[in-house]
Amino acid sequence: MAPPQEESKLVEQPAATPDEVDAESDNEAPETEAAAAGEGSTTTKKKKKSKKSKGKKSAATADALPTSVVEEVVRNNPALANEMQGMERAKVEEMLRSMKLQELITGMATGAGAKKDMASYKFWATQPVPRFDEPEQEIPDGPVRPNNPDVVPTEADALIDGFEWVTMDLTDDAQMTEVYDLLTGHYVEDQEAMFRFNYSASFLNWALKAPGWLKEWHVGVRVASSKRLVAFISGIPVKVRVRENTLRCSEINFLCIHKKLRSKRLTPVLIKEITRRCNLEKVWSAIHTAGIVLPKPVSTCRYYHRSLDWLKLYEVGFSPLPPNSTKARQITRYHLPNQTKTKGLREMEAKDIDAVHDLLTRYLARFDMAPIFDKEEIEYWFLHQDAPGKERVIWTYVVEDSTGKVTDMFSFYSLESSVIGNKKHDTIRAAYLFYYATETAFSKTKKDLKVRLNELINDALILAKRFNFDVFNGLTLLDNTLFLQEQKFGAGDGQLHYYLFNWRTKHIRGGIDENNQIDDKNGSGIGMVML
Ligand SMILES: CCCCCCCCCCCCCC(=O)SCCNC(=O)CCNC(=O)[C@H](O)C(C)(C)COP(=O)(O)OP(=O)(O)OC[C@H]1O[C@@H](n2cnc3c(N)ncnc32)[C@H](O)[C@@H]1OP(=O)(O)O
Repeated sequence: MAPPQEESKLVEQPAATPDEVDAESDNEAPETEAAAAGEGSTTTKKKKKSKKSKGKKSAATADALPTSVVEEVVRNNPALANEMQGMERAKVEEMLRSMKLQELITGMATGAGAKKDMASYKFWATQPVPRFDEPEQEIPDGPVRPNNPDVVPTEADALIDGFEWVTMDLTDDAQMTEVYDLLTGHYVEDQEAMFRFNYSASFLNWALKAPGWLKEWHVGVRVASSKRLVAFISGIPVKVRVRENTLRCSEINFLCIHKKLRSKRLTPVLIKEITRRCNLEKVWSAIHTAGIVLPKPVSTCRYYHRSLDWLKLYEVGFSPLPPNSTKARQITRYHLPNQTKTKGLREMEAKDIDAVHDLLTRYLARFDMAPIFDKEEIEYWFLHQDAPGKERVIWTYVVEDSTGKVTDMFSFYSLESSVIGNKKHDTIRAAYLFYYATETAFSKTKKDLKVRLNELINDALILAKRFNFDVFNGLTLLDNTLFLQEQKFGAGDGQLHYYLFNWRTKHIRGGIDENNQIDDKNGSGIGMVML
């Protein structure tokens, strides 16, 4: 059992000054555990790693608890980790045995020792989010806090000395590059800091300027003297259906703080500011995801990865070599043909917008939580527009039958990860499964749906391989549980928790069972893919 080092070894040092942050090279990562007072608070007593951790293939099995799983347990259960400090090993093991692995991994453990302690979430305990200790079934769906336009402050809270707020103008390439640089150096890494998401500038452009986007929801913090960008948070407007309610809300993403400014309570200040800016637009709820457990996930999905270039993934430490296999066997296992098989498959064109809108809308209606796209959004999110010199982000395919009707569609987007400190490779090119839909869901049985989805996703894999992706990633959402195993996706060590801000609804299935395995019987209620 690895002791929860990070919590117990926290040393308080003086806060970094704006000058020190400026002096740092971007890629140095000395995290100061400083006691600073960004939100007017005093000391950070604990450090919870805050990562929407990109999944990595896990060799974990349910009967042994490998180090990565133990670390995940500790990371996601700070209250439990605190309790385990100083406990005898036998006692810790006994306690863990009494809890479900899935609950431990997702931080949802409810055993005596693991009971989620709202008080340990100094900031989140004050926010309009469901509490861990409230009864699931008894409270009807609705806002946690009544909306009150009269109390929305017109000014942002003050930042600590030396820093200032900025509204980023992402129509200006120079400012987009600043956001890109901040994220490239400081955004989400995996637990072992081997990989870091590397959202391309074209990706950010796509993700942050969706229809209806507002400049005011691209919020930054600069060092006042040098104007260097050191923190960022963003929102885009979205319509999300949660069970029978449709919410006009914001999708919050790309929260990032320079590594030298971590653990100084700047996150709550950023969240309060984006909340204020959303409220000014009469938007009172939000959706976001994270790899860490906060009060309180509405759902939890697991990452799965399908190797396309197994050898490269092995060489960068992404995929393990199973003990009973060889490199050659692994390469053969993941080999794909060159040609797709589905008759009528072709790239989506502008003329397909109406048909894709209609098909996807009906398909997403089958899930408990899903976006509601209008036609403009279908065009924006799915139709690739060639822009010379810009990296391509989205690939969408449709299947047209002999009568000219669009019967199926699928899409994937490109998101590279930087490989940290590997001599041979510096990036992994990952394709992420985005939305898909098929008429088979409406007219045939679940077995037929499974067959059809396997055909479609197999073609998606072939295409992704053709476009030189190294890996194809997906989560246990939509109907993915019907094909992940058959298409040779391997379980990752990453979880993605879904959160609703100022909206309460009972838990939604995330496609995994209590053993953290694919729940192909019940599937997932999540129909929302977050970037
Ligand atoms: C109506 C409209 C509402 C709009 C708002 C809706 C809510 C939006 C919410 C945001 C959605 C973002 C979606 C994405 O982009 S998820 C991606 C998050 N980004 C990264 O992981 C990038 C790398 N990491 C960092 O930049 C920093 O480590 C971050 C910024 C994550 C934390 O920096 P730091 O480590 O220096 O922490 P602190 O001292 O400033 O602050 C500590 C407090 O912050 C709470 N914390 C930590 N991580 C997260 C997290 N990922 N979501 C929400 N809260 C988080 C933490 O529990 C603690 O509160 P409490 O435990 O005491 O209570």
